[in-house]
Amino acid sequence: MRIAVAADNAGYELKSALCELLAQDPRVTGIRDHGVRDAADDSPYPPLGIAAAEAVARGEADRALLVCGTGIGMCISANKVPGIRATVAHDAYSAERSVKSNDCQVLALGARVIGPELAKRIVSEWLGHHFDPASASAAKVAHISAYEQS
Ligand SMILES: O=C[C@H](O)[C@H](O)COP(=O)(O)O
Repeated sequence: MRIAVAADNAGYELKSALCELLAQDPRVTGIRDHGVRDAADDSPYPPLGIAAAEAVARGEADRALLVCGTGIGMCISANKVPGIRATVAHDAYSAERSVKSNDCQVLALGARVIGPELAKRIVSEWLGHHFDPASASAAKVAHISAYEQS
């Protein structure tokens, strides 16, 4: 699985910790870091999150993992990219259902909300969840796509 990552300066430290986790996970075949690359870089979060989400939309990454202070700004930004379904989730059940119910390709985390160890646990589990296009959830997700395309 190819993972695009991005964080603003509020999320830089957690992004770095999560990249270490991703780099050690055999399920992850590639990590594409859209920045920031330095905690002193105060670039605003929207272009960073949008760039990562666009990589997913173009098929260059399978999922994106975004980090800012709350996860909310990154989530809103990613959801503006056509075809992208992004969520904030700070608990394992929501992260799981975001994939299985909603076919979300993007998980946003808030570094000011969640601790690094719990974040790592959630991300590790998140990598193991997959959407079933034959499930009853697929028709519900199709409504979202149809609205987006209308
Ligand atoms: O959602 C936005 C993020 O939490 C960001 O890291 C901080 O944004 P702010 O500086 O506008 O509070």
